Amino acid sequence: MAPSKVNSAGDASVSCSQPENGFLNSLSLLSSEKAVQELLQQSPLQSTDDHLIEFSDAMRTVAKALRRAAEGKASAQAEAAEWKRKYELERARNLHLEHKGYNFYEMLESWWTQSSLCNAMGMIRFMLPCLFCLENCKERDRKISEEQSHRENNGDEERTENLGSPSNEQSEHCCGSNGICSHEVLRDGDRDSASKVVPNKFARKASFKLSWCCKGDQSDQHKHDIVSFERGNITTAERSSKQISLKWESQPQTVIILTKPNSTSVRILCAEMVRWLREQKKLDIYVEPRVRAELLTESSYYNFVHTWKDETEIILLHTKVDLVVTLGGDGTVLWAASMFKGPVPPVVPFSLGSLGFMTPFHSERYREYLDSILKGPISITLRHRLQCHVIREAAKNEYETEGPILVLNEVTIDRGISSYLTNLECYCDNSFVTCVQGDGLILSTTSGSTAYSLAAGGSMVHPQVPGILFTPICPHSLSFRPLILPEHVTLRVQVPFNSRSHAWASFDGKDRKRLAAGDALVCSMAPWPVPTACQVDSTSDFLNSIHDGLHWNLRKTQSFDGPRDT
Ligand SMILES: NC(=O)c1ccc[n+]([C@@H]2O[C@H](COP(=O)([O-])OP(=O)(O)OC[C@H]3O[C@@H](n4cnc5c(N)ncnc54)[C@H](O)[C@@H]3O)[C@@H](O)[C@H]2O)c1
Ligand SMILES: Nc1ncnc2c1ncn2[C@@H]1O[C@H](COP(=O)(O)OP(=O)(O)OP(=O)(O)O)[C@@H](O)[C@H]1O
Repeated sequence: MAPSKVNSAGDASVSCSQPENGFLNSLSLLSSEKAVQELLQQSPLQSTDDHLIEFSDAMRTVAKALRRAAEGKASAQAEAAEWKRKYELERARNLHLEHKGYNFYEMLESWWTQSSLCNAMGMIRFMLPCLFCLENCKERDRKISEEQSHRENNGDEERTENLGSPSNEQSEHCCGSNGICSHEVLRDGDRDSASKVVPNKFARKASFKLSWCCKGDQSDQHKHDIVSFERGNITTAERSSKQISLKWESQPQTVIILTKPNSTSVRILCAEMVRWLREQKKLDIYVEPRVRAELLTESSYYNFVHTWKDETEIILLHTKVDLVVTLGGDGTVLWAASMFKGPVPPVVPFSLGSLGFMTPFHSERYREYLDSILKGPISITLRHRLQCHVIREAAKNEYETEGPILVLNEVTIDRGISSYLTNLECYCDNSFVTCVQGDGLILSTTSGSTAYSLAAGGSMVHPQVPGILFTPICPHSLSFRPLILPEHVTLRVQVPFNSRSHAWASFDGKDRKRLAAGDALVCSMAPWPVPTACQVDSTSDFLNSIHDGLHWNLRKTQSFDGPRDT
C-alpha cells in the first residue's frame, strides 16, 4: 500500500490514523491498492446519491402539493364555468320572458326549479326540487284559495282560470308520494302584475307525473328507501330496480320531430307523421328549419309546422315541447339529446337505422305507438348524461373556460392523428386513479356502455344502473382492466405538461377538441337525464337490444345426443 496516496484521500487518511475504528479494520483487510482506491472513490458518490434521493423526495412532495393546487383550481374553474353558463342561459330566458311580460314570481320559481342548487348531489339533487315543488304547489293553492275567497267576498263571479296548479288533493300527492311532477318546468299561463291570468301565446305545456312502480307488490309501490336503519342495523329495505312510469296530467299538445338527414324513407315518414299528428291528434308540431323547408317544397299544406331561427329559441324549446319524436338510428337520439342543454322532454325513438340500440319503436306501427303514448302512462328509461368541461391551461389567469358539453353516450380522449402513445393523468374526486398510456380513454354513461366502450372491452351495463364507465382504449399494459365508478364522482383527465403530444376529446363521437399539455377535461354526471320511452320496459328493451342488435351470446344449442354424465 502507498501511504502517501491513502493520506491524500481526506477522511480516509483520518481513519487510517485510528486503527480501532471498524471501518479502518475492514480497510486494513483490503490487500490491494486498487481495492482501496475503488472504496475511496465510492464513498463520496454514495453520499451524493443520498443527497439526490433526499432531493428527489423533496421534489416529489413539492410536485404533490402543486398537483393538489392544480386540481383545486380545475374543480373551481369547472364550477365557475357551470354557474356562468347557467347565468347566461337564465339571462337569455329572462330577457325573453321579460319581453313577454313574465312576472318576477314565475321567474324566481323557474330559476330555482332549474338551478343546479337543487340538483347538487345524489339524492339531494333529486329530493330538493320535489320538496320545493311541493311547497310551491301548496303556496299556489293557498294563493288561489285566498283569491277565490276574496272574489266571493266581493261578489265577484269571475271564474278563476287554471293557473296550472294542481288541486289541493293533487298537491298532497304531488311529489310527495314517490313521484316527480312536471310542475317544476311548467309554464301554464303568464300572469300580469295584478295576478290575473292572461292567455298564453304558446300552447300550454302538458303536465305529467313520474312514479316508480314495483313489479307485483302494489302495496309497497310508494316505498323508495333503499337502505333502512332498524334498531341500529343497516338493512336493504327494498331493491331499487323499479320501472319509472310517466302519466300525463294534462293532454300533450306540442311535439317536435327530429329526423336523420339525407334519407328518403325518413323524409316520407316524417311528412306522413306530421299530417297524421295534425289531423288526428290536433297537435302543434315543430321540426328543424331544414325539415320545414323540405316539407314546404313538397306542399304548402305544411305551412302550419313551426321551427326556430336561432340558438336562443332552441334553448327555450324544452319549455314548449311535450314530446320529442326521433326518426333515425341511435345517432338521431344522440342528436336530439344534444339539442337540449338542460331538461329534456320525453323522447320517443323510432327505428330507421341499422342497429337501433336506443330506438325500440318500429316505424311501421307509429300510429298505434303514438296513440298509446299520447294517452299514457308510458314506461320510461331515465338515461343519465355526463357534463364535460374542457379546462385550458392557457386560460389559467382568465376567468374563462368553455361551457359544458352534455353527452348521452361518452366522452373520448384519444391520440387523434398523433402516432405517439397518449399519456393521460386521471383523477377521481382529486384522488389519483392512474396514468393512461395507450390510444386513449373512454368515460361513458351506462347508456353508452353498449357503444364505443363495449368495442374497447368495457362491460355492457343496464342504462338504469347509476355509474360512469372508465374504459381504456388499447392500453399499453397487460393489467389495465376497465372500471365502473359510482355516479357521484367527478373525474379529471389531464394531459401532463411533459406529454410528447396533444390529445383529442370528442363528445358522442362529435365536436373534436384538441387538448394541449396542461389542458384538462373535467367530467361529472349531469342533473338532466334523457327520458326515453320504452316499448315494453327498461329491462325488456335493454335485453331485446343486446339480443337483436348485438346478437349477444348467440350460439347454436348443443344437440341432445352425444357423450353425457352417467
Ligand atoms: N369502435 C366503435 O365501436 C366506435 C367508434 C367510434 C364511435 N362509436 C360510437 O358511435 C357513437 C356515435 O354514433 P353515431 O350514430 O353518431 O355515429 P355512427 O354513424 O358512426 O354510428 C356508430 C354506431 O354506434 C351505434 N351506437 C350509438 N350509440 C349506441 C349505444 N348507446 N348503444 C349501442 N350502439 C350505439 C350506432 O347505432 C351506430 O351503429 C359514439 O357515441 C360512439 O359510442 C363507436
Ligand atoms: N337531425 C339531425 N341533424 C344532423 N345530423 C343528424 C341528425 N340526426 C342524426 N344526425 C347524424 O346523422 C348520423 C347518422 O344518424 P343515425 O345513427 O341516426 O343513422 P344511421 O347511421 O342510419 O343509424 P345506424 O347507426 O343505426 O345505422 C349520426 O352521426 C347523427 O349524429
